[in-house]
Amino acid sequence: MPYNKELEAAKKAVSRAARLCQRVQEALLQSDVQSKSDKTPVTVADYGSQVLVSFVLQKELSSESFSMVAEEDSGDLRKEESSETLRRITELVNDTLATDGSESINALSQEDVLSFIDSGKSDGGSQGRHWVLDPIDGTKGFLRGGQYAIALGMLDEGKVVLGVLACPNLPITSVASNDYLTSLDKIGSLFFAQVGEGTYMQSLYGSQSSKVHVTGTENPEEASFFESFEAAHTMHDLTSLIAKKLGVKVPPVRIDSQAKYGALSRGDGAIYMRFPHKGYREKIWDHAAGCIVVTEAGGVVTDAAGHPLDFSKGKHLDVDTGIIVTNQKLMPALLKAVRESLQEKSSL
Ligand SMILES: Nc1ncnc2c1ncn2[C@@H]1O[C@H](COP(=O)(O)O)[C@@H](O)[C@H]1OP(=O)(O)O
Ligand SMILES: [Mg+2]
Repeated sequence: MPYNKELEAAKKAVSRAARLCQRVQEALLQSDVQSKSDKTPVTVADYGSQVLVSFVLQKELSSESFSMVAEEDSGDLRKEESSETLRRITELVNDTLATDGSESINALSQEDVLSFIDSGKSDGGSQGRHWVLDPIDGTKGFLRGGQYAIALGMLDEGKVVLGVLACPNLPITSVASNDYLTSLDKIGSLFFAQVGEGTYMQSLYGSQSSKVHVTGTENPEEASFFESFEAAHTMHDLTSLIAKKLGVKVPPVRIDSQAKYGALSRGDGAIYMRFPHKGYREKIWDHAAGCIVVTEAGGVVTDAAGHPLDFSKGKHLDVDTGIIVTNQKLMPALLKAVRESLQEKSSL
């Protein structure tokens, strides 16, 4: 398995980052209403997560040719007014590493923290290897106490060759309906895949993993579909039209972040549709890990015109209109419903 070493390092990195995010989310949810409207916790967790992933990957693997395309950079943190935030991030990262206790490390300095953040400055591209990280995907879900993910992929010569998704609030049991919102199972799920080897899932801090597959259903009437919780992130009216044309009977299951890809990879639902509002450009870190987790589980990920996603063009994905995900059997019918719905909408 050509990427085994990288996959093990990636799993370790996202699991650590997930612990950090969980600590922040727990404190956030216990805090009063006023401090809940303060966005600092998510900022601290976002940067802290990126530092931990970057730190663990470089420690576990040879760091000479380390390249990472990540969502955050240290620009704002270097400003005078951010000194308290930087102090909090550094403390949180060091506390998380110390609690982990798996090895003795010297505490990271504030300068170390800034430089680990900045090692995510790469632009990616079609040559060589690049890590692709979203340190907290689904910040809105994180703030709401809902779903979020730490999403880490790796590109080799422009193709996603491995991906790991840590979903701290995604139950390891099915989330096939909106009942998941009241589920008491908060163990968290970890999905991982490398090219040609299938997709596996385990509980976030467990060690027993099992292979997962997308659903084999051919019948749209049995198919439930996932989409963004946030109406600002996708056109719910369009996806509802597509679902109706396809013959889907059940209401959409709305989940934040790439947890949708994870849930689909184990067959909780059959379809994921994402149609951002005009002008939004998709970033590679929002899809790299999720995409390989689904494709290695037997699913298909394309844009609205049926083209596979191209991760070799830098930080952005140039997708036609939207992103759709399902199994091989349902894809032709889904593409047809998408095409007809888009035509109908443009002729209004
Ligand atoms: N206007 C937007 N349209 C679509 N996606 C967005 C928009 N703004 C942010 N996002 C990103 O969409 C992803 C999550 O969407 P969802 O949870 O709906 O699937 C996140 O990566 C989020 O960024 P972020 O990672 O900063 O939260
Ligand atoms: Mg994101």
